[in-house]
Amino acid sequence: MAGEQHAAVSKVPAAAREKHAQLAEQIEEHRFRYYVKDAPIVSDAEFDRLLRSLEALEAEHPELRTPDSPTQKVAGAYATEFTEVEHRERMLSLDNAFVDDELTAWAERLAGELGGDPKSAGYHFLCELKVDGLAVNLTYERGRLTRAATRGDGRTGEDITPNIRTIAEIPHRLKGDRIPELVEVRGEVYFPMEKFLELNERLVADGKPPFANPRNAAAGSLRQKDPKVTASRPLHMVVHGTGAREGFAIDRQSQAYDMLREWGLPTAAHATVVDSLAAVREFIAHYGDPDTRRTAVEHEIDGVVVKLDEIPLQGRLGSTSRAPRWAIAWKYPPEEVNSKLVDIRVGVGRTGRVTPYAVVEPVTVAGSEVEFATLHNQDVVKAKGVLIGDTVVLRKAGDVIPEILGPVVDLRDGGEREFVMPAECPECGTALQPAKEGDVDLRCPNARGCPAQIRERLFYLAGRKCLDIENFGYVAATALSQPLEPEEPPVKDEGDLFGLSVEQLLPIKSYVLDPDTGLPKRDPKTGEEKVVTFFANQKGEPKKNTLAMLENIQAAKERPLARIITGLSIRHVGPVAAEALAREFRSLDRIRDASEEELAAVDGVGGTIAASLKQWFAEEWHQQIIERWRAAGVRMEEEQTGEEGPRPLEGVTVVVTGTLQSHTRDGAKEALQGLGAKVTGSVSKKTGFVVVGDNPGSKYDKAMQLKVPVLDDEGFAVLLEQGPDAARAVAVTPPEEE
Ligand SMILES: NC(=O)c1ccc[n+]([C@@H]2O[C@H](COP(=O)([O-])OP(=O)(O)OC[C@H]3O[C@@H](n4cnc5c(N)ncnc54)[C@H](O)[C@@H]3O)[C@@H](O)[C@H]2O)c1
Ligand SMILES: [Zn+2]
Repeated sequence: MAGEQHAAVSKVPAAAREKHAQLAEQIEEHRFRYYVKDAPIVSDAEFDRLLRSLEALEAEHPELRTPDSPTQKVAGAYATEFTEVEHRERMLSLDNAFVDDELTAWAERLAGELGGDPKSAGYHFLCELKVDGLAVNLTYERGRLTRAATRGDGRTGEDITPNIRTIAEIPHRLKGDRIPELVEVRGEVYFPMEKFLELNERLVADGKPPFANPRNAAAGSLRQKDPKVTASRPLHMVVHGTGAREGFAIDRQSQAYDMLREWGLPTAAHATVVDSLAAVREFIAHYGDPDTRRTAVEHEIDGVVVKLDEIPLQGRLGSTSRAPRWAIAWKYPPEEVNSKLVDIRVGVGRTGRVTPYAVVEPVTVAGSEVEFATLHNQDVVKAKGVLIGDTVVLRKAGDVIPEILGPVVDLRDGGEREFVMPAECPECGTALQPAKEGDVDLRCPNARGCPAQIRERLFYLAGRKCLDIENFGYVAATALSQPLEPEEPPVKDEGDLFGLSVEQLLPIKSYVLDPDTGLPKRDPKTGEEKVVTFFANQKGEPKKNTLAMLENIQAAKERPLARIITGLSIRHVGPVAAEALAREFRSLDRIRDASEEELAAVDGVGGTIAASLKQWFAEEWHQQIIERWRAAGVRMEEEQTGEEGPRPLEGVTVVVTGTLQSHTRDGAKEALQGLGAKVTGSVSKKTGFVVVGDNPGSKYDKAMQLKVPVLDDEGFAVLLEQGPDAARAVAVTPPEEE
């Protein structure tokens, strides 16, 4: 047999044979790094591509598909530090579907074998989430956990019993009175995303290499020689199947889940039985939405697993050497890619806050090209353990700003360097300082003269939340506040806005700045910085958009008072606080003249905002902005706050509990509702946030238990001013379980 095979292989062209050998070797190397070292150097997507190339090559030359090809084996190996364990029943991998055709082909094969589609032949699909963790096998004998092992090569895994015992939600003894003689329980151990930064921070502080992503952290935490280390990590498990079984019978996989749950095992929560491929597609589409996942799923997923629910029929279909024929894994487009961290720079925001951001080699992820990722502040850079020059894992889920998870330490060559937070503002050179002592964030204190701050404030003022001036975007804000020509900018501060004339605009030449970085964009051909005459056409006449913009500026004087207040970029005064102030005082002068106590007493305002208002009005040049706006005819007061503000919290459910410093209970409720949030009284998995004041009581515990993000007063302010994503980043997450 082996001889025949060899003869067959030698008929394949040498080039194809060589390519095959090369790919196979690469794949085995990546598998070793992934399964044994818990430190892959390529992304899963890249790895999957390699495997697919190998499969394609074998489809062309079937002789190359020998039993020892990586395509024919359950991926994985075991390290010598662990004792080997034989699984009673083999642990398999899954076939993948990346496009709908592959899913359809699988369903058609099933229909062929089973005599028709689910409805006509009487079978069901079980849809589950594909947990991105590492596969483990738990053996329970007469209800006692006697052995736990990694998947290894599918037949032999690594003994990790003491490590598994440290995971709180895995029972050492099964509950109930229908305890089986023997059961192998299969599932996935995962590391929660929201604890990941914390872990890396600790590792970096201890001088140890950080993990590149949570899946590696899960594997690395579980596969520890010393179970005490495992015990210190917040690992969780989701059970998604059984292996060998004795002393009980089940007809349906979904029924097995009910039983596993009854025994006290953490069983897949989102499993759904359906009876058509259309319903499978619906399930896939539903969880393909990153927002659904964020709000409804407690762990990272990389796809959906579709299984034939009827166990006797599963047996009829059987398996290949590496995967069952009765199941398939639908893979979502990857949310994680690897790229090179070219630099870490800092950007200046509208309130002067200076934030580091990552510049990476452009990569496509989740459908868009990414070049920058947020890094929040210098402490976060340190906590992530990334160095400039590192290959990093970049993650982007849906519309969320891309973030760096961690570095690929094994690819370091010594040329990497640490990021140092600059001491001066990159745009105006003023020495940076925290707003108050102890703040992590640094600010450029030059609010009046810093070109970055003026540009950002102007852009915000013209934007959707404030004056909503059409044809006035980032390029216009740049051109007006920092033109290359003429030397004097027409807008030195917001006071100049309503007095702009077309004559002032025509000669302006300016850079086109990138809103993400504040740096000039370059012509892709010449590499030179792009300079535009934004307002005039080639004949030196005003463009149509320019005239429209000027008209829109004038029309914006009539915007509701709340939007005018928001547009002043007073620290902490977002649309909600502005709305509350407008409602209460109905005039900008009355807000200016109110005492700090009076301001603080307003529902939706509170002490921090009151102090900030007082500080803002104390500046002479701020007063001048208001006087010039008044002279131009901008609305300074109003009878009734008519128009509805923006609703950035639409669809978010919030529970408020305990005594808040910044708001009364009703005030908090109003502020939230004003932004479109739903405020409820009880905490459930659907709750987006729990806002917690002093003496919170049981709702706090419930939030911790359900892992709902918890916000304190400060976090609440972030939610109101910056929205749910920013709030999630500052939310408290539950303490680690013992
Ligand atoms: N980056 C790298 O270098 C590298 C190297 C090797 C493998 N990988 C990655 O590992 C994965 C391949 O691993 P694989 O062979 O285990 O295949 P797989 O991840 O595609 O699917 C099989 C596994 O899915 C798991 N699973 C999760 N949820 C499940 C559920 N609800 N029901 C059933 N099973 C579920 C099971 O443990 C099963 O073993 C790919 O994502 C691949 O990209 C990456
Ligand atoms: Zn500055």
